[in-house]
Amino acid sequence: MVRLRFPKLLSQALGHEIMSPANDMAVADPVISLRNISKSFGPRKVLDGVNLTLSGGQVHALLGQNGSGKSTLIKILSGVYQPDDAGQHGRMLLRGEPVDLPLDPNFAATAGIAAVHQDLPIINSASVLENLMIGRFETGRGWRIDWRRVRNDVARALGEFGIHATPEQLASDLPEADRAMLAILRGLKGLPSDRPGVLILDEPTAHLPRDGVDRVFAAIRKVASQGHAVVLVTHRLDEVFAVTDMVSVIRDGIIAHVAGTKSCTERELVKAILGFELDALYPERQTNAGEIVLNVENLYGKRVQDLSLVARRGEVVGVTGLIGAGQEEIPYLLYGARKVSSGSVAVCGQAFSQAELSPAKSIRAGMALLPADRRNASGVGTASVRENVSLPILARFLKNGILREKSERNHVRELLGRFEVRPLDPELPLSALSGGNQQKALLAKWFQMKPDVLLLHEPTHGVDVGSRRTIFRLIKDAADQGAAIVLFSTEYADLANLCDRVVIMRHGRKSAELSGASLSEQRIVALCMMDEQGSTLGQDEMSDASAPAPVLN
Ligand SMILES: Nc1ncnc2c1ncn2[C@@H]1O[C@H](COP(=O)(O)OP(=O)(O)OP(=O)(O)O)[C@@H](O)[C@H]1O
Repeated sequence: MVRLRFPKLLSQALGHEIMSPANDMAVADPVISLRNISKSFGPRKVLDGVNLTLSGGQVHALLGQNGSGKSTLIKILSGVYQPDDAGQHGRMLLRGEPVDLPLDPNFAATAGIAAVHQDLPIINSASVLENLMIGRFETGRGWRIDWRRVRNDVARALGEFGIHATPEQLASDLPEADRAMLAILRGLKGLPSDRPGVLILDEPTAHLPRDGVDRVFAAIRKVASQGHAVVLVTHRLDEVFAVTDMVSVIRDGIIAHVAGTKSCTERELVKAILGFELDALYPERQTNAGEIVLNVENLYGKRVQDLSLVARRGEVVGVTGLIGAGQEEIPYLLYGARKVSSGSVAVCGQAFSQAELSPAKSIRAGMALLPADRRNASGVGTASVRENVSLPILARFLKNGILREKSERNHVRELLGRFEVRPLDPELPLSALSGGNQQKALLAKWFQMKPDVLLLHEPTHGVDVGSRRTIFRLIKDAADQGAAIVLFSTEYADLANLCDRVVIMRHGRKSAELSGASLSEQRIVALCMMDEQGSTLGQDEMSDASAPAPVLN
């Protein structure tokens, strides 16, 4: 496994130093100690006497399967949820002093506990400046706000954090990755300057390509080096080894494993998370490529330029790139969900010109899309899991215009079981599932249609290591049954291990295509990171990115 991903290479590319975990740094006293914290939702006890100590100067990974209670614990820590029996059993010490539970969210914020929750707390209709400063404006004489100073401060912070936006820009206009960065920046700005605080990041990198991830890591190390405690919730074990000092694993409602990161192996952590050893993560694949079912010709979008791409039955084709390279726009262009300026897309021989593309036509032609933004584009949080999952195939359960609810329920239950969705209760609102379980339910929704072309945008973001293995097997099975899978992902190891070919995007254009022996994680990284002059960072033998897309095999 790659520990700190190509630190020199990334440092050069990002223009700043990536710091390693600072185990040798003097660690301050505990900033927060939680003792005997429990939490139930109805009859379900999610946390059952959890103890957790967070020390200043340390980055503490909080790990666990989907639905194990990580978000619930940090919501208690930031005053969003009340623990059971608050004040009777559960206790919390903040900088050595006991504080009352349940925590008042305002108290948590002013006491220096800054949380960035999974469902990014960004107001899309507000400006970047407002998002960063709401509730934090300082007034001078005559209750005036020094707008010029605020604007300059915000512009500087955006620049330092690599967010390509002006303070006045609407948050809704920012790409997903920049909105994620903005949420993290707001969290950082909530930390006190005069005493150790706590920064809680719940899967902050789930929306980010690797170059964004490394910017976040640099910020995390900086915050810890200033004496704050940082909690990082993640499903990516490479991130745990790259940036954290301590690890706690929640399983079956308790902290099942606590250790210094340096003393852990990946295998031990996987076992602590799942409760059992995991065999190979990636399935063996034997590709049997058939006829072309997706044919994209000279496609232009807002960012994407002149993209041509084919996918055959039985193939898994990867598409990747850094932030802003254009790959994040492609699935929505192909599906007809975003405006195509010119070009054509053919699905199973049915060609659509730029004006004809639409999601309804794509579905009818045999194409399905799992979007990355599950909260806004993928599902309806207030509808039940059953309603969400059965929506595209509802007609199957209609008889003489009447819905056969029992069949529908049985079908959804069986499907959710196969996709390991927990709790296995089709009647729960989608929003009551943990983030990773929502993702699995929505994957089930699209896989069940057995489309000819399946576009998957970051399908494993937010899912635990056991479920990732399941999803990889489902991808393989779908390809074996004759679907063409196009995997839009920034998980380079997944792309290298699952795909037959990987297309690399740079500056909106296809810059290279890897296949066969040339397809490896390192080569994907090197091609993504290729500098402006066309030389790769550490991979001098690679071809020029500005030349027509080379096929390297
Ligand atoms: N508001 C709620 N109402 C009902 N159940 C809830 C609520 N919030 C969380 N749960 C349940 O509590 C359990 C723990 O959820 P939580 O979001 O804490 O898990 P998690 O470890 O963060 O998972 P993930 O890795 O998927 O984000 C899940 O089974 C979830 O369905």
